[in-house]
Amino acid sequence: MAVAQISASLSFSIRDVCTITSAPTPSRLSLLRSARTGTAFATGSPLILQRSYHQRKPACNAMRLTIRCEQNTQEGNSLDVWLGRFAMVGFAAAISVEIGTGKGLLENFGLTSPLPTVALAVTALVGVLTAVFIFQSASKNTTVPFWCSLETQEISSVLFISSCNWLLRSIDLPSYHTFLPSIKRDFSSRFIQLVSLLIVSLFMFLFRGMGTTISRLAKRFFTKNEMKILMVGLDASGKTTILYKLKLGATVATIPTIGFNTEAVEYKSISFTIWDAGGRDKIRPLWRQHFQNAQGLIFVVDSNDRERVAEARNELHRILNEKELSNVILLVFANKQDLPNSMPPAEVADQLGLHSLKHRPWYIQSTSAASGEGLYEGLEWLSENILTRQHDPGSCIDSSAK
Ligand SMILES: Nc1nc2c(ncn2[C@@H]2O[C@H](COP(=O)(O)OP(=O)(O)OP(=O)(O)O)[C@@H](O)[C@H]2O)c(=O)[nH]1
Ligand SMILES: [Mg+2]
Repeated sequence: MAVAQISASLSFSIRDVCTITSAPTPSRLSLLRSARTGTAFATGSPLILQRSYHQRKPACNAMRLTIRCEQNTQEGNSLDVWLGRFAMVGFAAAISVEIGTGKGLLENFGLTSPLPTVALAVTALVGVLTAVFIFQSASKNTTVPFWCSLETQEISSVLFISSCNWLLRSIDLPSYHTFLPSIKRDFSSRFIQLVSLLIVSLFMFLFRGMGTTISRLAKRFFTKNEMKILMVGLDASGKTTILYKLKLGATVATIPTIGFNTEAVEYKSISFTIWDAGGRDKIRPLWRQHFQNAQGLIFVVDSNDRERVAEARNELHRILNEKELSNVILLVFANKQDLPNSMPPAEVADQLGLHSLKHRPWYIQSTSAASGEGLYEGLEWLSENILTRQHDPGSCIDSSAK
């Protein structure tokens, strides 16, 4: 049934293709954040199998700012760095005043004798907020809500120290003075300030460091990373078979693709939006319609087709020279390995001139779309390396022939 539907959905007209390709390109963010299922054929075609489209609210509508959690000396002129510096100075000044006067900030504003329960509630609230601010903003180079900025962390830390003092004074713990009988009351309050300052500093250091790690782990395990992958190659190399093997786990009967198919393929915590573009020579110029925002390129080669491997090489190098693909990583599927006369992946790598690629992470994976062998290994490599690059854009990974 699925086979029949897909075959049917693949047979649409050139007019339909033109309708798709001339459609306005969604913005970078909305594209990346969108999840599509179904085959994206022209609207109105009676041959559409299924199309569901979910797009989150564009980022420009959301109330979010990009905040750096560490001071960045390289961009010393930007406003937020200066605000951060002022906040740092304010933080140091507030602490100095606290220690110098022996009074908490709140006390300096005349709030001297609160009810113990009020002081406790305020301290607890400020403490929790401080922890949330520090923790939330821990992720470097990540978009965080504006209320988690470095400035709010520092201000809330000062308030936390102050309210700790306020609380201790308002409670006036007898045990506290019994515990430190030799320390004068005045000195002991400074002692408390120093200790609470130390605790908050430690907390900030620990959690701002740990938060980065934890938020990355959380992102990896609990959030779906979305990646746009473009899959191209000569006609009949097996792209559509690969796409639906990944999507449905089944081998489907295909016909030559005129235009493209796109499917969201879930693997681990990643949603790959794979664009399978038809490989016939007349429609290869349409590949460039899908270059934008691609994070990875899968180039599929029919390892059994020795006669056309030179053509495949030319096509590969041609698109790798495209400016829009200058940063994408390259995964080559040496497909149809189940056929007895197929070239081994190392030979395919040589024939394609992969070793001559400079500054381009690449990997060749032997696959058989017919059996599904090697396909997920390829996705694994893509995901690992795209994630690595996202976290460390300057990183270069080993390229190899398998
Ligand atoms: N034996 C074998 N046949 C395969 C394999 N992958 C694909 N094929 C066959 O190769 C033929 C072409 O497969 P498609 O998936 O349509 O190729 P394509 O790259 O999408 O071709 P275009 O859409 O024209 O670009 C089909 O008959 C597939 O069954 C494979 O791993 N092994
Ligand atoms: Mg196809």
